[in-house]
Amino acid sequence: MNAYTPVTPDPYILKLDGITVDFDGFKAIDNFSMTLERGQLRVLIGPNGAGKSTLCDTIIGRVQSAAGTVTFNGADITNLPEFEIVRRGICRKFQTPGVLPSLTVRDNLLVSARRDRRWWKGLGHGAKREEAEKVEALLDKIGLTERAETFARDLAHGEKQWLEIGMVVATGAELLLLDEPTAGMGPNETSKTAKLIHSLLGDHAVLVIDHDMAFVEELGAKVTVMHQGKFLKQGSVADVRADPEVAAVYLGRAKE
Ligand SMILES: Nc1ncnc2c1ncn2[C@@H]1O[C@H](COP(=O)(O)OP(=O)(O)OP(=O)(O)O)[C@@H](O)[C@H]1O
Repeated sequence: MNAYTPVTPDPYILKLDGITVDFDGFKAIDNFSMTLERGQLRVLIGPNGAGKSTLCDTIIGRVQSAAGTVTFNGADITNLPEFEIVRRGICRKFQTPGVLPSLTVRDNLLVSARRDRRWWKGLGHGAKREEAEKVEALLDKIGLTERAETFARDLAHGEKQWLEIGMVVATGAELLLLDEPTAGMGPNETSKTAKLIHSLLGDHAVLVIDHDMAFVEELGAKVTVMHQGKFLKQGSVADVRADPEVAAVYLGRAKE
């Protein structure tokens, strides 16, 4: 492992090169490569078992890759411990909301904001005010200002998901990995989630995993398609929808 390399003018926040993950002889990820530009959105799709979650686990250091490299912000982070990868600025949201049920919405965001590695550097007089302002701005962004004093356990399902997206953002991570952020949501909530994700771009790069093609359409971002652990196609939603190979492996299926 090389020493940490400082930020370079590289346009890519994330580069995956030849990632291979082997579970006792089964290649869940097979020589997979892709890049993601700073501040941009990418949607990763593929049928059940394609390897999407395993790929996120590999990026964040939860699963070790047998071959290939993960480069984040110009530094090789392949197979570093998860806490170190999180410290460098990648945060992952899982399908099930991981909010703290007995804390209020505002306090959930405060807890996450205190994990912001940039914030810890300046624990001076202004820090508390800065932190509070950041949390109020986030409450507004995720549409939960009026629910700030509500216990997280009393939120509706969609609201919990938005709170967790807010918590991921509050950590100050530059790359957000969102695994099925609209799981269990209706069309209105799904649409609101797409708008929320768009509002994060520029300051954050976002990699979304999702099965729901209506949501993928609404996100309108570049799509990368995985199949059997391999890179299959990449392009606009229209490109991948029109691709016969993609249709054969994925788009012919209903939402799973
Ligand atoms: N720890 C593990 N040990 C062995 N095989 C695993 C392990 N984790 C995942 N797999 C297998 O690796 C393959 C990829 O799984 P993964 O969960 O990454 O797919 P996915 O694209 O995220 O699927 P889904 O959309 O259903 O969540 C599957 O065949 C799965 O059974």
